[in-house]
Amino acid sequence: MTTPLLEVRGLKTVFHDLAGAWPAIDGVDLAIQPGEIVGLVGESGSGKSVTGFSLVQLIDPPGEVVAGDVLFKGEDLRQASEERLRSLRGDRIAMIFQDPLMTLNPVLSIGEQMSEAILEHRKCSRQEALTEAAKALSRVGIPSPETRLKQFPHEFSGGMRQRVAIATALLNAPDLIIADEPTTALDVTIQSQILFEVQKLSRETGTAVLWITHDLAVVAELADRVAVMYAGRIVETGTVDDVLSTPRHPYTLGLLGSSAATVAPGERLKQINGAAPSINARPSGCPFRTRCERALPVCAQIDPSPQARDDGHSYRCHNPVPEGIAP
Ligand SMILES: Nc1ncnc2c1ncn2[C@@H]1O[C@H](COP(=O)(O)OP(=O)(O)OP(=O)(O)O)[C@@H](O)[C@H]1O
Repeated sequence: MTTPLLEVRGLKTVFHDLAGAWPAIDGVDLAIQPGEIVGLVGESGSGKSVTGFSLVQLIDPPGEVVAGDVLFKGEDLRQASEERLRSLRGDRIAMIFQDPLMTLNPVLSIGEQMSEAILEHRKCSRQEALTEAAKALSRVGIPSPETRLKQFPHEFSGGMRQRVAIATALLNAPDLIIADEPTTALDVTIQSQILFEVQKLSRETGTAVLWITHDLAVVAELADRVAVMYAGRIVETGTVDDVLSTPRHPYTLGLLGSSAATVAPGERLKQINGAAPSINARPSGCPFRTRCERALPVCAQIDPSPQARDDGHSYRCHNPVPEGIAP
């Protein structure tokens, strides 16, 4: 196996309030290989966004990253200066958010902001930067890119705006893109097109992707590997094929059973019992046990450690789903 592009060990981020410091994520381990697309999936509140922001050290008070290592090409980002982090973000590491206006400046034309993003990190003329920007727009399927460069974000539809944000993120051929639910607000056809383009660009440029989503259908369509998150930790990880065809954690099985994309037509969707615990009310032992149909007495006592198979499929569960149970 090659050296991971990103290696995360024991990452812990808390939010402080008057009553204490509550871990939103607690001991996240994750590795992403160069060029790999990893889907980070889980219900709302499981800690996906906090993970994404913690990786690039963008957690603001009352939040705080309190433990763990984030090694990007061997460099520990937790120790990096603000200046170094700023230069990495937007160059080697790009972020795409659900709301493209978090990436795009509403008062600058698309051409101005895309060329600016290039010129900040590369020595070339403004005209060369604009030509590069037009190429990037056509790569994400935006017609008449030269005309589009003169327009402002509000002149684009939601789907087109997200494509512009993605094209901007890809401008400097980053090593890693962290995408936080960027297609959730889009209709399914546009979402599918964008997933296809991201996958194509990743294959062409060798860019690795961490794609945050609550939607297993997106993971199935896009990712090579999946990390399933529950209550602030990764509870199961492996290749998309392994995890979706042979889920071992009852939470993953529950997610599969509640997803229209993975349940056979005509079969009923089954919601997971109860709701995810808030960060200040997580149960002892395995945090999923209060919702788990397979829970044993030991689950209340001991938090299960990850069990890893040789093929990299790993899960944290005292009573895993037997292999061969169809989702
Ligand atoms: N600024 C904050 N202050 C206090 N708690 C926070 C803050 N931001 C996030 N949290 C808590 O951290 C936990 C994880 O939140 P996070 O946004 O990472 O979840 P998520 O899995 O991305 O969910 P969603 O899909 O809804 O975005 C949640 O319980 C949330 O309430």
